[in-house]
Formats: sequence, structure tokens, C-alpha cells
Amino acid sequence: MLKKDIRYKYSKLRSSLSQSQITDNSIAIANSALSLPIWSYHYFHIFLSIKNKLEIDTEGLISILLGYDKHVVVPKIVSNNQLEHYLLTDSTKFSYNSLHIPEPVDGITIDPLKLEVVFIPLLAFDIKGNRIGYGKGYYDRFLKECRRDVVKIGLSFFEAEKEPFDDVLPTDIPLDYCITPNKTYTFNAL
Ligand SMILES: Nc1nc2c(c(=O)[nH]1)N(C=O)[C@@H](CNc1ccc(C(=O)N[C@@H](CCC(=O)O)C(=O)O)cc1)CN2
Ligand SMILES: Nc1ncnc2c1ncn2[C@@H]1O[C@H](COP(=O)(O)OP(=O)(O)OP(=O)(O)O)[C@@H](O)[C@H]1O
Repeated sequence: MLKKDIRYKYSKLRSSLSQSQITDNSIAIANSALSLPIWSYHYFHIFLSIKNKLEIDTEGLISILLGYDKHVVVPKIVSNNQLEHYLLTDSTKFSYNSLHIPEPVDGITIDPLKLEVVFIPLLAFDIKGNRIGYGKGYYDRFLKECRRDVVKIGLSFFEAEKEPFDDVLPTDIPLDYCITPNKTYTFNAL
């Protein structure tokens, strides 16, 4: 199947979830992250959820990261298709951008090369670890700026598509892991 058809399928599936399914599944995903071999790392990047798009709620996972004294870094859209990355601190103030994404107003910017683990939003993924987002390529461009060995972890309400996507691009960077409420997938050499 083509990415655009899969994007449509999973947008629809996600919009059928209830608020309590979102809450319960987000907690299950946060708890499963505790079993991954990532807890000796220090610099973690995570997205802040778009609530009206029924994304996974990352608040629980962020609390876990802060509870373990990790450096938590969040993205901010700075131009049409570029991200900047800010350290989350007690004094971070947020505002909503035009896509309803909460973003830090200002603060300490972090070089992507410092990041060791990146949690990645997605609409769908396949059994090879290819992912589909909203189709703007933000994360593909961002991951290209990170260390080659940065640990890339997708978070998904739904299981993997069994047929690999037909139109994977050379610029698409695959996941190392994907956590769903029921299962954690490990891809490639890991
Ligand atoms: N929580 C969260 N933050 C994130 C992402 C994400 O997927 N989730 N991104 C991951 O890349 C980047 C933002 N990418 C996005 C791209 C498009 C839309 C969006 O709402 N698109 C509308 C069309 C909006 C318009 O063009 O006016 C749509 O798809 O219907 C949202 C986020 C960076 N931050
Ligand atoms: N490193 C890059 N440099 C320039 N353009 C890129 C790069 N990576 C991806 N793109 C472009 O961005 C678009 C991303 O399309 P794709 O279907 O892969 O999006 P996606 O992975 O679903 O989106 P997102 O990364 O925002 O979640 C494509 O047009 C692609 O050519």
C-alpha cells in the first residue's frame, strides 16, 4: 500500500479512539518504555502531544524521564519545515502554534548531536520499521541531524502493517524500536 492510503486509514482509526482508550494506552506505552535498554542514556528527545489529533499523551513518559533526572528535550517549529530543540526546565513556558502543538516559548537550545534517544510520533509503521507521519518530513530532516546511532523509538496506538510500505523514500529513516500498548517491536540489528 502507498503511504498516503495508509496515512488515511490510520488517521481514521485514530479518530475513533475514546479519551479513556487514549489515556490507558498512553500509560501502557510509557510503562513499556521502562523495559527498553535506554536508561543509561542522558539526553532524551520527546514530542508534546497534539491533543485535538488524538496523539499519544506523552505526559506520563515525560514524568518518568524527569523522575530519572534525564535531560528532556522538546521540538519547536521555527520555519516552514525546520525544527529547533529546547531543554525542558521548571521555568519553561509554552504556547500553542497554529497546528495546536504546545511548544516552548524560549530557553536553552540543544544541538541534535547531543541527543541519545528520540521518541517519535507517527500515524503508522510497518514490520521493517518504516514510519509514516503527517507527510511533511520534519522528523526525517531532524533525524538526519542526529548521531547515526541515536536510538529511534516510535510510539503507536496500533500494531505494525505486515506488508512493508510500497513508496519508502531514500530520505526515510527507519525506527530502531516501536512501542504499542501490547508489544514492543525491535528492528534490524538491535
Ligand atoms: N506532537 C507532535 N509534534 C510534532 C510532530 C508530530 O507529529 N507530533 N511533528 C512531526 O512531524 C512535527 C510537526 N508536524 C506536523 C505536520 C503537520 C501537522 C498538521 O496538522 N497538518 C494538517 C495540515 C495543517 C496545515 O497544513 O495547515 C493535516 O495533516 O491535516 C501537524 C504537525 C514537529 N512536532
Ligand atoms: N532530509 C531531507 N531533506 C529534504 N527533504 C526531505 C528530507 N527528508 C524528507 N524530505 C521530504 O519531506 C517529505 C516527507 O515525506 P514522508 O512521506 O516521508 O513524510 P512523513 O515521514 O510521513 O512525515 P514526518 O517526518 O513529518 O512525520 C518528502 O517530500 C521528502 O522528500
